[in-house]
Amino acid sequence: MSNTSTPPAVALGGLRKHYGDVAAVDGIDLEIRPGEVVALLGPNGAGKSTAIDMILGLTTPDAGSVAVFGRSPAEAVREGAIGAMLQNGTLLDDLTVAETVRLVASLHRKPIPVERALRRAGCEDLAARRANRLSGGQAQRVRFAIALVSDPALLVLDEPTAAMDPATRRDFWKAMYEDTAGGRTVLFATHYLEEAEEYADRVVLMNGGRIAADGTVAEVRAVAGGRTIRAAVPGADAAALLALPAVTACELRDGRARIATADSDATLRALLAAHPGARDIEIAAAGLESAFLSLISD
Ligand SMILES: Nc1ncnc2c1ncn2[C@@H]1O[C@H](COP(=O)(O)OP(=O)(O)OP(=O)(O)O)[C@@H](O)[C@H]1O
Repeated sequence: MSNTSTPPAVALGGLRKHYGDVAAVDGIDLEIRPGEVVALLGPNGAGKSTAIDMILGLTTPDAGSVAVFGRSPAEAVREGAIGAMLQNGTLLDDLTVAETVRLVASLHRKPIPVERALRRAGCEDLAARRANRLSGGQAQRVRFAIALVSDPALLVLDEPTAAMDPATRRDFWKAMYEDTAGGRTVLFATHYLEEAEEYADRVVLMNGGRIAADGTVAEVRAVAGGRTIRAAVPGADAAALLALPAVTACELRDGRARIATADSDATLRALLAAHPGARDIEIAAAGLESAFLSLISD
């Protein structure tokens, strides 16, 4: 539970990072409260990894601020407050899994026992295996053990399940779920809306270096599972359309309405009752991106 004396787990203010003329992160503000599990969604190149790298202190912002539990990323990392699992985190080929996790543990002040980290990450059976003998999914689980061993208050995971088959992915999330029941804060990037829906309290969508939408899973599910109704609605006004049942967003241009709805049947009945003159009606399943975009246009 957060109160005014507890700093946010993550606070980003006006954060920017440009690479040449690419605005990788183009001014984002985000506050994550302690204990929240937040999914960072977005298409390739949206800026998720760049934002994560700045939270971890691996990349210096061009502008803006980053605080992790009220401290700089470097301080938070030094204190073991952040555990990270990156897309291509290198594992040392010559060390076994247990040796690798032990090495990382030795760098931290208050590590949990190596065996416990391995167990929580579901890779006890890999303890004696050398890193160069691991499959992609196994290597990800070892990276998870490494992220857990400092017992961090914040876990940051960049596409943790990218190399995992569906069964491994399920096991991974089960382990995560059990682990975060203790109140750990988690920020994870993913391309899978299902993962976000199932495991996150909150979903943040990035697009083109900006936050395009930020909402609870329920809000996102309502919109992402919804439809778009397009119709010519003579004499309509946007506020009245927005007030129709199940409508989540509405745009009105030249008498043509684009209405995002969580229940197109209910919306359409009410629309026709209120506007018998509505015509040229089209109903389409809202794609994820348009669903998210309609969420913020609200
Ligand atoms: N080191 C770099 N040098 C130049 N451009 C970069 C660098 N890192 C990222 N970019 C560019 O910044 C933009 C954002 O990239 P980023 O990796 O943050 O996106 P992402 O949302 O994590 O994508 P993905 O889902 O593919 O991992 C992209 O256009 C990328 O090409």
